[in-house]
Order: sequence, then structure tokens, then C-alpha cells
Amino acid sequence: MLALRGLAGGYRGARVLQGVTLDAPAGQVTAVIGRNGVGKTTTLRAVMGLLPGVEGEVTLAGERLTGRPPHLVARAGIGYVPEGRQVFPDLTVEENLRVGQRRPSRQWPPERLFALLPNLRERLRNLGRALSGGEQQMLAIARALVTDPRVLLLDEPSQGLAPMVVRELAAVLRRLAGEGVAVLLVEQNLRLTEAVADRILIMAKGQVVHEASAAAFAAEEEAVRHRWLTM
Ligand SMILES: Nc1ncnc2c1ncn2[C@@H]1O[C@H](COP(=O)(O)OP(=O)(O)OP(=O)(O)O)[C@@H](O)[C@H]1O
Repeated sequence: MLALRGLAGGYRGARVLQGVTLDAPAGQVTAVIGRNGVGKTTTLRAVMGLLPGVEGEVTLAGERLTGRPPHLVARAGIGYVPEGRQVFPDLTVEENLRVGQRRPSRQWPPERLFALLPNLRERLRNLGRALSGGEQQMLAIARALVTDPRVLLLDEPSQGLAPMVVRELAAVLRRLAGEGVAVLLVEQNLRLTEAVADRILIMAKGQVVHEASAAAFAAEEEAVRHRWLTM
């Protein structure tokens, strides 16, 4: 579904991505883990068209997205849940959902959306700022879903959430994959990663250096953690 080939680039004076190649298949959760600063967030930004001058190729079901501005990348079917959620604090949940929505969602009409994320229904008239961290995360996911994405990118969605809420989040991501969405998850939380991922990719120094199924990863976790994850 989503394919990244040799993405390279970064910020002024810093070449952060050194040739990132990965696939995020439909109906699967693909997790990307790695130490701080290896380029996980930058990879997602590159997919979204938010990294000027990036080299390499991003394709969605064979359609080339490289070089498109962010709103056209989104329109092509990529939903983005950025780090820190970016919920509008002074808008209600309902208004947050309407921002950026061009037409009523075909795949995620309200009844389906709120079946997936029941807490939001009760919060529709609440301001973004009045939501708990978990509710804000679910709202950020909902806001991406109402654009009918085929691919959902999530940047550290478990950050700051209580373990119980992380379990809810895991269930939501599995359901989305079950609906055929290609989920590409950047995470530091190994428990969430192992609970939801079909495949786990490890990034180091701007590249994917290791790839394993969730089962294989569990078997080799100690060695992997020592080599690529321990600070
Ligand atoms: N806007 C920016 N301008 C300049 N350098 C940046 C910018 N954003 C990130 N960087 C640098 O790029 C490198 C990669 O950052 P990135 O956020 O992609 O890493 P990451 O793997 O997501 O790490 P983290 O888990 O800390 O978010 C870091 O060295 C970071 O300091």
C-alpha cells in the first residue's frame, strides 16, 4: 500500500534521513522504533510532504506522492496524527472534527466513528482543552479518519497516556488494521508496539536497519534492545 524508497534529506545542515526504505501494507500495523533523534518523526513528515527537498520516492498503491504539498498527500489518502496530537483547544470536539474535512466521511460516518471511539460521542460539545490526554489522542485519530485515509500515520500516540488508555489505543489500532487501513506507527513504547504490530522496523541513523515480525521480535528482543534501543 504505502511504500517509501530511499528517502533522504533533512533540515538545513543536517541530513537526517539516509535512505529510508519501508512498506506499510494494507490491513497491517507496521511499527517503527528506534532511539531518540534517529529520524522517525522526520520520516513521517517526509511522507506528508512536510520536508522540503527530500530525495527518494513515496508511493501509495503505486501512485507517486513525492513532491506533492501536504494537503494533496492527505487528499490522496494519508491521514496523519502528529506528535502531541495538535487538537485545537478552543474548538469543541465536533468543531475539531469538521476542521479540514472537505465532505462528509464515506468510510467513517458518525455512527461508525463513535462505535470505534465511544468516548468522543459524549464529549462532542466539550472544548478540546477540556479533554483528557487519552480523549485528545482519540480525537486526533478521529480527525484523521474522517478524511477517509487508506493509510494512517501516527507519531508516538501513547505519549503521556496511562497504561489502561494505551490498551484502548492498541485495540483501536488493531480494529483499524482489521478494516484494511495500513497503519504506520512510530513509537517508543515497546509494550504498545508488541501488542499491536504485525511487523516491527528498527531505525538507526536515518535508515531502517532491522525488520522482524512481532513474534520474531519478541524472541530476539533482548539482543535487539541492547544493540539498537538502549541509550
Ligand atoms: N525542525 C528541525 N530543524 C532542525 N533539525 C531538526 C528539526 N526537527 C528535527 N531535527 C533534528 O533531526 C533529527 C531527527 O529528529 P526526529 O524528530 O526525526 O527524530 P525521532 O527519531 O523522531 O526522535 P524522537 O523520538 O526524539 O522524536 C534530530 O537530530 C533532530 O534534532
